[in-house]
Amino acid sequence: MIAIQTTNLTKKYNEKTVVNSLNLTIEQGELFALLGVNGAGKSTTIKMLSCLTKPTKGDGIIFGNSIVSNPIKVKEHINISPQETAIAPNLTVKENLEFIAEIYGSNKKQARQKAENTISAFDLSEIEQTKAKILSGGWQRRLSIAMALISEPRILFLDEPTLGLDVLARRELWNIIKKLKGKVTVILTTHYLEEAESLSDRIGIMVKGELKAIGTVSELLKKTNTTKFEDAFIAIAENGGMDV
Ligand SMILES: Nc1ncnc2c1ncn2[C@@H]1O[C@H](COP(=O)(O)OP(=O)(O)OP(=O)(O)O)[C@@H](O)[C@H]1O
Repeated sequence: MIAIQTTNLTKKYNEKTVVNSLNLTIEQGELFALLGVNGAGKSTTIKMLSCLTKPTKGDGIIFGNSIVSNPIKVKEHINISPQETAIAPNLTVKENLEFIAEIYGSNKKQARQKAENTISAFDLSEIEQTKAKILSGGWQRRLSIAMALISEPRILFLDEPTLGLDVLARRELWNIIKKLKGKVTVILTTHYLEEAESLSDRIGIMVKGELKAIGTVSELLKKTNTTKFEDAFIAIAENGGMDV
């Protein structure tokens, strides 16, 4: 089943085209990484697909619903853990989870139950009574992903989930993301190539707003005649004229 299909998805800011005619199909349960250098258009793509900004042209269909004409329906299927975390700093971890569950329609009792289930699934028990503002970056990001999953989305957007985290915190988050594979469709952006390599089923590489290459790691290596993914990425990012 197709989770996401975009047709000529385009975003212009003033006269500048920052995402140019993106045509992309992502299957349900797939973990898809969107890569590209700074300013390539990854975050803008995610913002359009998660209905935070409207496309200038084209469309994206999410489980049969258009992001242009039916964003309310689309939002029932998706959630996002953004670059800037959406955590309430003065609430504890548990309170943050309960708060989000209530926003998504749970009553107090259901919210408490959902928070407890999430705390156990994400190994958050040692920090459940800690105020979010004093959590380390790794714990904050873990909480942010847990909060995004409380609405049980079919698609989760993760915008640079391990930015600025140390190696151990990153690996812990990778394990959490790996557990989602096959269950939730995950669209991930990252600058850490080894992260994309380790986690994703397929990778798309954007260059100046265009999707220049797409495939599994081995397909991209083959396409660029390289043996290391970093070399494949550089070949595609520098040689913007490669065909998809
Ligand atoms: N609200 C906005 N108004 C004007 N220009 C914008 C806006 N948001 C993004 N841009 C521009 O669009 C281009 C693509 O930005 P975007 O954030 O999508 O790239 P990115 O690939 O996510 O980059 P990064 O890796 O740095 O996060 C950039 O040139 C950026 O300056």
